[in-house]
Amino acid sequence: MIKVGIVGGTGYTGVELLRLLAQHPDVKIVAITSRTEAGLPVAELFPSLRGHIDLKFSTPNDAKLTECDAVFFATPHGVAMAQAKELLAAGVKVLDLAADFRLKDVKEFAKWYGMEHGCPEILAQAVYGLPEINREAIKKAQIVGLAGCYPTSVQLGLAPLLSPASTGGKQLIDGNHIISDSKSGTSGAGRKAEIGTLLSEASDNFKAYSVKGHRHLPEIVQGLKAIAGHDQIGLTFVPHLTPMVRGIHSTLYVRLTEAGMDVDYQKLYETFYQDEPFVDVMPAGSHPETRSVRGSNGLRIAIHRPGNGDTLVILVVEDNLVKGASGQGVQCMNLMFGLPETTGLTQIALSP
Ligand SMILES: NC(=O)C1=CN([C@@H]2O[C@H](COP(=O)(O)OP(=O)(O)OC[C@H]3O[C@@H](n4cnc5c(N)ncnc54)[C@H](OP(=O)(O)O)[C@@H]3O)[C@@H](O)[C@H]2O)C=CC1
Ligand SMILES: CC(=O)N[C@@H](CCC(=O)OP(=O)(O)O)C(=O)O
Repeated sequence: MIKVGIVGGTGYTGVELLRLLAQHPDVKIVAITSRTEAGLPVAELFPSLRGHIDLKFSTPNDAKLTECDAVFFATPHGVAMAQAKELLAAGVKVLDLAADFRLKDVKEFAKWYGMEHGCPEILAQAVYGLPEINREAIKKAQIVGLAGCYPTSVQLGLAPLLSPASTGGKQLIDGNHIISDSKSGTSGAGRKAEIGTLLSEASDNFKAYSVKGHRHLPEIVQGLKAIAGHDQIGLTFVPHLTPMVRGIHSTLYVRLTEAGMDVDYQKLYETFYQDEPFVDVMPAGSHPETRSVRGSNGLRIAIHRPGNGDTLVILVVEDNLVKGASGQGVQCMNLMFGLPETTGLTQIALSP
């Protein structure tokens, strides 16, 4: 059994990790931390876990994390980077759900996250946690910076159009003018109290935010450049807050080049994702719904080409807490421990 510790067990991604890992056949959860709820039985805070988890929360100091085989950080940015060195030295595999190990450029990290990077040498060995793009590197990694929620939907939505393995090296789209119009449910903002996610603020309401620049922009651009193998990527990314709890819906707009006008995009996407257990390319003309992935690690994609013109519209849905966070974490953990990638992740979505 893999002994797992979770730092930040009281947040939304933390409790989602508990839900998934409690049913994982090869995992024993041995430590769950909370600074605010230390001593409290986990199932008292989360009755959904009664009968499944009989541990109590412990403080991050009391938790014997160096005795774990794997530790997940479901914490705000900056927490994992302060503890990663000690854990790695003890032979523990580290999976960070925050952004400490996503951006490879420490100056970019400081600019977008407002703090200096605490361990650039560990950042250099960290692998980006997006299995459909980076599977072989994740298998060998000791530390993984899991892809962000919006970045997962945008990168997987665009990868077949940019990856040379898919395009045969042709520039099918104008990479300098990509638009991502993305919407998230309120759980994306976490469980902490914030005015913007109060019921009376977020329900019966809809708005864009961070149009000037969201911290996922540099992460997505870094990822798209790596997928494309060149730097000619320009992205307009506009996130929105929707009055739902779970789910991300990204509508991606790309302009086709001359070389891209005669391609069968449905076939291109189906071929690219044919062996991927968690990516569903829906029949042409589909309109994927967020609830079709709610509670599951699946990501669904549909491709549209209105009027058979030069604009391709790609629709992507995922559950931000599963494929956008904790499910992706379990998927990466499976790879890091040589398990079948789908272990513990075969839940069907809750619909309705
Ligand atoms: N929500 C989402 O959809 C997604 C979130 N993420 C990322 O995952 C991380 C967790 O997100 P989420 O679960 O939503 O956040 P929450 O705000 O819901 O939870 C944060 C957790 O971290 C703990 N925590 C806070 N500060 C510290 C600290 N200094 N040391 C140790 N523990 C701490 C809190 O527990 P306590 O205060 O009791 O110690 C709490 O359990 C964030 O970095 C987020 O950006 C990534 C993808 C998607
Ligand atoms: C709705 C909402 O507020 N979503 C969050 C993004 C989700 C998140 O937690 O960000 P990381 O993936 O970088 O960890 C936001 O826009 O800040």
